[in-house]
Amino acid sequence: MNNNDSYLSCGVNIEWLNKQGIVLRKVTHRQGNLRLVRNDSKEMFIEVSANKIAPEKLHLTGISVHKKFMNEGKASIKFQPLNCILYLTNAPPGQLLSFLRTIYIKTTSEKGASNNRASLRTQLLSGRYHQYEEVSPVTNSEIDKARAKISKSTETTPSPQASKKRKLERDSTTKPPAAKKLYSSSPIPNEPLDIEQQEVLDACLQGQNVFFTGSAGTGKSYLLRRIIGVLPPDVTTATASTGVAACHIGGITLHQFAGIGRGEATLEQCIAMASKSVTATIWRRCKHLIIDEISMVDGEYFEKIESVARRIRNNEKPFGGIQLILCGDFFQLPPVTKAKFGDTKAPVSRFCFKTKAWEDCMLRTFELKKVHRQNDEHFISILNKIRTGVVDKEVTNALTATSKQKIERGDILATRLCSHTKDADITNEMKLKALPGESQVFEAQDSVPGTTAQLNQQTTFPSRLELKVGAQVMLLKNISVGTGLVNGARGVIKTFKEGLPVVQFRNKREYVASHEKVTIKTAGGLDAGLRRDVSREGLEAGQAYVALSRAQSLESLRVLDFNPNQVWANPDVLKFYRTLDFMQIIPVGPVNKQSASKSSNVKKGVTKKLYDKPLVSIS
Ligand SMILES: Nc1ncnc2c1ncn2[C@@H]1O[C@H](COP(=O)(O)OP(=O)(O)OP(=O)(O)O)[C@@H](O)[C@H]1O
Ligand SMILES: [Mg+2]
Repeated sequence: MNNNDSYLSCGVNIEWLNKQGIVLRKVTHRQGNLRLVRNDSKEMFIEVSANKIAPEKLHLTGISVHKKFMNEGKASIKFQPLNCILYLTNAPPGQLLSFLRTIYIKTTSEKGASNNRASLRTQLLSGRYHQYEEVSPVTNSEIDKARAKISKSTETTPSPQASKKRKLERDSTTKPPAAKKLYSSSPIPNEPLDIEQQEVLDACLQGQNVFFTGSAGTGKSYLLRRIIGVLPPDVTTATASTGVAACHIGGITLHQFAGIGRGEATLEQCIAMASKSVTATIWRRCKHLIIDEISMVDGEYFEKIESVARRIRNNEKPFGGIQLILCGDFFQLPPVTKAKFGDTKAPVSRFCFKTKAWEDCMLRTFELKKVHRQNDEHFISILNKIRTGVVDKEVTNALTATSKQKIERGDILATRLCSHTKDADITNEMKLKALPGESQVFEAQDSVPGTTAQLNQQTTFPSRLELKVGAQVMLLKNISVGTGLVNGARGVIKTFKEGLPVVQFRNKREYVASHEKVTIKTAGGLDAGLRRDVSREGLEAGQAYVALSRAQSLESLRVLDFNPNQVWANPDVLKFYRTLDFMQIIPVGPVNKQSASKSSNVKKGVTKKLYDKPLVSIS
């Protein structure tokens, strides 16, 4: 943590109240600067300054912090002794989190340490009582002290109800108390960025139009969440081409944002649709547009929204002057284009890098090279070859050799990756039926009637879940990163306790899965399968790569009936990446020639193969 954690720039409102709660005085700054400072007596203050106004210092004692909407850049701090409330708005969520965490750690670790304070005599003698200096960066020992205080304070169990609740929490390793939110369950990652990631972040902060790519697991989505965390929320829109990807970065789908449906209408009609007041306001307000999984955005749609942006914003710059931050890997999944009613031919989709709009945006392009998902260099090199459609002896041998591997551990079976959601559903249903015992059904309760279909589409959490003892399940939410209860962790249901499933995970931990509140932005729950949403037309280029790159090592992977034709890269994508000078690794000329030249034949064969047999299992 560095000293920037003591600064914050955002919208500021301060209200001083009387005892009856009536506002006596109020100041509002659209853009205020906050700084954490100490006086000579080591007392800590928030110093609020804004243009042409004398700084205001608020003593950080007797405070309560309201941080429920921290991820939307909002929080408030109540100063009990001053009878005043400080409202923070439009703060970059990552910086707000760091700022509040610094306050929390500093105030918690110091509570009761009154011997820090200089005596009144020393204060008077020093003659520097009114000098303030910035607080020092948080130290590890302060973090430890604050942590120790949290656990101590949560161990006291005053009422029988509270003690029952705590027991359940201990048994189930459920949510940490609210204070811990500042440490662990933030959707904004806090690990240091690698050099390449940092370079991208800097370019984004300089306001450049950016496209960053990289193979699977290089931390693209991770970096995107960091970027979102440093941009002002009210003028930043985080989107992704699919609902699930949007959910992972806490955003919405590009379609929801753009307000032109599937973009199939004429440009004039699309402009008319986007001119409706709510959509037009959103378009006009946006200054930074983020799109994850850009490879799945259809080129024609991309061009439409670019034109719509210019017209609605009345600005002829590309995208009407909005800063674009695009991220994705075109070697992974291509655009999904649904056939129109009455079409006899397969729908044609175009990658958005082939459009004029893409060219006009003059995107500064970066490639992330450091793979964070896997450590094994041999496996990484095999994956990189597969990504570009290269299937040489090394690849074939390595993948074929995995077919006899035993990757199951204990009761937890390997996850079979299916090319289509429907196949995953069928497999899950069959496996569940084969288990003895009664099923337990869990139905989701949707707060807004009529949104079930949308919630189903946009989250990985099903509205109805049928489970049995012995069912294989997957955690779809980070519960506790430290104990391995993370999104993607797999387990098996051991029993049902008070109607709730008790799941044993690979690390042998048992966890009672209780009800989770899921909003479209932050989701949670359990599922028994792996979903992937591509058209049923056949296997797409890159799909084998996507499946294989989910595995963490060759040892945790089993590929049955490996067929080199299942691996192919789209020739347009190869051509595009060759024009980006960082991709010298791509050989000149079509790779996996057979696939590229006879793609239609190969596609049929591959499709059949995958319906017959699972391609990949991972543990
Ligand atoms: N700088 C980093 N430090 C530590 N872990 C990181 C870092 N960057 C990424 N990771 C971790 O690496 C893993 C892969 O990251 P992420 O899912 O963002 O990759 P991706 O490039 O989006 O992959 P894909 O192309 O499959 O979507 C995640 O578990 C993430 O937490
Ligand atoms: Mg990603």
